[in-house]
Amino acid sequence: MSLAGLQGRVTLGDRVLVEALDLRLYRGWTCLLGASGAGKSTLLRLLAGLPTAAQLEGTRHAPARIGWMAQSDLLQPRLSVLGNLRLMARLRGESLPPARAKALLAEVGLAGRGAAYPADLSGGERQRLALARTLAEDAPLVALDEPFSALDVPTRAMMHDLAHARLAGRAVVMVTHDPQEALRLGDRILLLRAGRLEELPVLTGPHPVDLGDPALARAAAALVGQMRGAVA
Ligand SMILES: Nc1ncnc2c1ncn2[C@@H]1O[C@H](COP(=O)(O)OP(=O)(O)OP(=O)(O)O)[C@@H](O)[C@H]1O
Repeated sequence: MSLAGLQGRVTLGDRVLVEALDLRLYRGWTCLLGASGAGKSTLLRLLAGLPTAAQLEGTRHAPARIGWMAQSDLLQPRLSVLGNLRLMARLRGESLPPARAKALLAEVGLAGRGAAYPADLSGGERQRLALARTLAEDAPLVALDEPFSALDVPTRAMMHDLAHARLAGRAVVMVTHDPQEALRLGDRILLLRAGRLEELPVLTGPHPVDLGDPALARAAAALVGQMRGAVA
């Protein structure tokens, strides 16, 4: 039995966004690729049970608790870095242990920045704070919408390693435009193309795949080829 799933047809007004959808999520990383506007974020929102302009004619199942990281960082400008990190736990009437908060901030490279405000952070720092906030959640299903898009290449690789380690044992679904990222992390790679989800080959062996692995460069080149022409 899958941990979460969407089955049916997804429409947006008169347009069929995805026909005969059968998305099932299991433990591990599922990466969702596709051209801009294909409907990736919409699928993620439907899965997470969040409002969208699209309609699902079909069924959805998902755990009650879902970790969510949107394309925009959704940080609260009036709360400090630490306040933002603690917010989700606070909303549930719980508290994030200070040692855990401190460790998370250090892991995303924001040690000592707890008292700063989102406006004081760079785009990449804001994205790393949003990532830390998502990692602080103990959700069995985690949906990430382009979570590493604002990061420089070395930082992105470090955050891949961190997120992979911290989310071990969860079902993670991640939208990305980066084929190398999908191949480093993905236990499954799905390409949304012309209203259908296609399963693509992945790299076997330990994940995240080593950046120096020649198979990664070869597979990324092949994946770009498959993505070409993947128009919405
Ligand atoms: N609030 C909305 N109202 C109407 N249409 C919308 C709305 N949000 C998205 N759409 C449309 O739904 C379609 C799918 O959008 P979605 O954001 O899911 O695509 P995407 O594949 O995630 O794109 P990107 O890679 O650019 O983020 C697009 O054609 C978009 O214009």
